[in-house]
Amino acid sequence: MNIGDTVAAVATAPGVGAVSLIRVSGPEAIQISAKAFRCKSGLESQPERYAVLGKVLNADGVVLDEVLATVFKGPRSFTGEDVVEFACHGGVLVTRRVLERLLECGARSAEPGEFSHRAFENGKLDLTQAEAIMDLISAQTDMAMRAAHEQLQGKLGDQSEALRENLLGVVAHVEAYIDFPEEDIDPDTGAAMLKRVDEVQEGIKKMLSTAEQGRILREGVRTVICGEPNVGKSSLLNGLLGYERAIVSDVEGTTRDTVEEVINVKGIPVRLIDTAGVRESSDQIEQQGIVRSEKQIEMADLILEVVDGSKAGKRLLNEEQIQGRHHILIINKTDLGQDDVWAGSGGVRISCQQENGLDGLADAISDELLLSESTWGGHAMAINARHQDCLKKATVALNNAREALELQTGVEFAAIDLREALDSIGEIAGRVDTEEILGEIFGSFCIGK
Ligand SMILES: Nc1nc2c(c(=O)[nH]1)N(C=O)[C@@H](CNc1ccc(C(=O)N[C@@H](CCC(=O)O)C(=O)O)cc1)CN2
Ligand SMILES: Nc1nc2c(ncn2[C@@H]2O[C@H](COP(=O)(O)OP(=O)(O)OP(=O)(O)O)[C@@H](O)[C@H]2O)c(=O)[nH]1
Ligand SMILES: [Mg+2]
Repeated sequence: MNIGDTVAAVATAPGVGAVSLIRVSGPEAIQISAKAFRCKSGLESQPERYAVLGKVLNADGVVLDEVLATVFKGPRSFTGEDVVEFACHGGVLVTRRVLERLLECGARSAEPGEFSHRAFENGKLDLTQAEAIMDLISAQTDMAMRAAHEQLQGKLGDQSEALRENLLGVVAHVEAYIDFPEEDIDPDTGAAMLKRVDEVQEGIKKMLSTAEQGRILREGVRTVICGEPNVGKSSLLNGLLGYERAIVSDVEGTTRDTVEEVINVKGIPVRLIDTAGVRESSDQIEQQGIVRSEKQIEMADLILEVVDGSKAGKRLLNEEQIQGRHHILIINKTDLGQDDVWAGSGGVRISCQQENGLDGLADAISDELLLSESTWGGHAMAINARHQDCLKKATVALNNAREALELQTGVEFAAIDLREALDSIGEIAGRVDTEEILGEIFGSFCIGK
């Protein structure tokens, strides 16, 4: 990324829509845009942040589209640079021609995530906020959206900065001691420093405790629907989704490959995975499907084990296999009135055919996972895997620092460890510049973001 360039890209999703948005950002944004755009008094003299109607013309003066243009003068813009936005008609070809014209006038195509990357470089967003934009775009439930929004407001960045500042005080003391070694650390100061390290570790622990919640909000609860063939697994998937997603038939072994869809259970995204019925099979393709089912059962956060309520059958999974796992037994086909054979086995009774008991199942899922708006709503902050990694590194460094401080012998070592912890915490908001991290985060964005 060369920040001296002026870049342009389509910001809206590819495809046909009423309007497409094209953004131009960089030092030449206004001049380049003015070459392609005609309106009554010229783009340069437009008041900032007001839309103006005009036309985008090609090099021969032929009109490509009638558009609304808006100028944002840096630093008051999303990227902090001069930005011009064009809202053109939302046709695929129209959009492409307008973008091409802007490139012809001197803009360069933006790399994926480059607008957000520029906003970061210009101090408009910290890294947690840039990540929050991605979370917001991919959020599938209101709760995931709320967590992303809190992060976009800077809550996580502020918290990690507060921890860093607290630690900086300790580092300053320790380094002062190293500079003036003839003066012993006064025992009170020593105790105060340890107390501060404790506070920081406590803060880190609190943030780390939101990691599981963060993973679930971002990726959903991995929920495998498993059981013997024909018990109604695919019917259950369809029933929970509310439409016919997977093929249902009375032929055993209908589902071969796994089928995944996300539903919303009380604000929590639940990633349902329908699998092939598990049985002895000589069919090679079915066997491959069964291997996949078994893998999915191993990886799942939650197992929904379905049995046919009309048949006294055995369960697919034994006690050992569900030991320590989130697991719900589902007795299906209760409409056939023969589920007495499953009396005393517990579980949730449903009929996919009659669409009975599905609400009760949703309750059972949220009870099993202790997920409810009331337990989650209060602290919508939820860290991601990268933040978790930084905080774990900081914890290790702080444990080492604490040991060195307690012994009073290795104050120099304590200083090194404290610096390391400081850097790890700083990585969260992007205070420590590492190109590698930036590349990884912004590279996963879409073009135009
Ligand atoms: N048309 C349009 N809509 C959009 C965006 C955009 O870039 N363009 N956004 C892109 O993601 C989001 C909005 N995010 C934005 C964030 C900051 C600024 C901005 O101009 N900030 C200035 C001024 C702040 C103010 O007026 O209070 C600044 O930070 O200095 C603009 C959009 C969603 N909607
Ligand atoms: N009576 C009754 N039949 C059901 C119910 N749920 C599913 N069925 C029927 O049971 C048969 C098997 O349903 P599927 O959903 O395809 O079963 P499956 O477990 O996905 O089967 P495989 O993919 O082959 O492992 C179909 O004929 C369904 O119509 C139910 O609640 N009551
Ligand atoms: Mg099936």
